Amino acid sequence: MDLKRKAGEKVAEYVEDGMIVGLGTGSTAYWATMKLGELVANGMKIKGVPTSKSTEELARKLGIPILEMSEVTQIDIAIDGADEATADFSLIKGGGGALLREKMIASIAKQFIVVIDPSKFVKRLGQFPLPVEIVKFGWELTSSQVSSLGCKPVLRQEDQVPFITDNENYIVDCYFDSIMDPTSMRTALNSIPGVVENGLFVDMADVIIIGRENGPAEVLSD
Ligand SMILES: O=C(CO)[C@H](O)[C@H](O)COP(=O)(O)O
Repeated sequence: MDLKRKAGEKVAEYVEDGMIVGLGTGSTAYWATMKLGELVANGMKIKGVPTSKSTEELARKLGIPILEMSEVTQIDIAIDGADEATADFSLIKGGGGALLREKMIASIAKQFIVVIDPSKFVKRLGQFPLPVEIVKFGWELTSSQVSSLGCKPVLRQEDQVPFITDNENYIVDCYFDSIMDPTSMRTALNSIPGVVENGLFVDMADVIIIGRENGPAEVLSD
């Protein structure tokens, strides 16, 4: 079985009747949403809060009842993928461009569960370019201020035009050699005017599920 699928489907075991569930974005979280759709079709009563327009579309197709962000103050379980994760549960997210909504939803979750394949589990963050969401206004200046933190930011493009997030912002993908101190970097990035949010998720994940080649998915708990 595909290892993203193995991790994504495993997480459904944590979801119980009556829960409000944060529905993640990306090709691993996809499998979690698909499995939840199956459970809903079999009678489970949950409500989903999607982290992106694409996930909302998928959830609606699957018949998962949707709650708007404005309708919730707490989420029982947020499920999402990651681009990198370390043994101390720090993450880089935002490869799919949904990092702002993902972080908002994870921040109000009683439990945040991350689903990855083994290639994402790394010793140190920063091989994957760190996505940083910035406002369009004066983006060149914001990007240059971001670069002063020791990276090379590249404006994300899609079909040869700048990629636009669900929140109508840009993303710069920031190439670091490595990120030695994710906590300070997270704070430094967010203190730049024009930065909306960055893809460093520190002290947020409670469980990491890794789809392993041989045997069942591995579950790490913080
Ligand atoms: O943060 C994300 C989207 O913004 C995704 O969770 C991350 O990019 C991982 O995606 P995938 O499971 O497709 O590898």
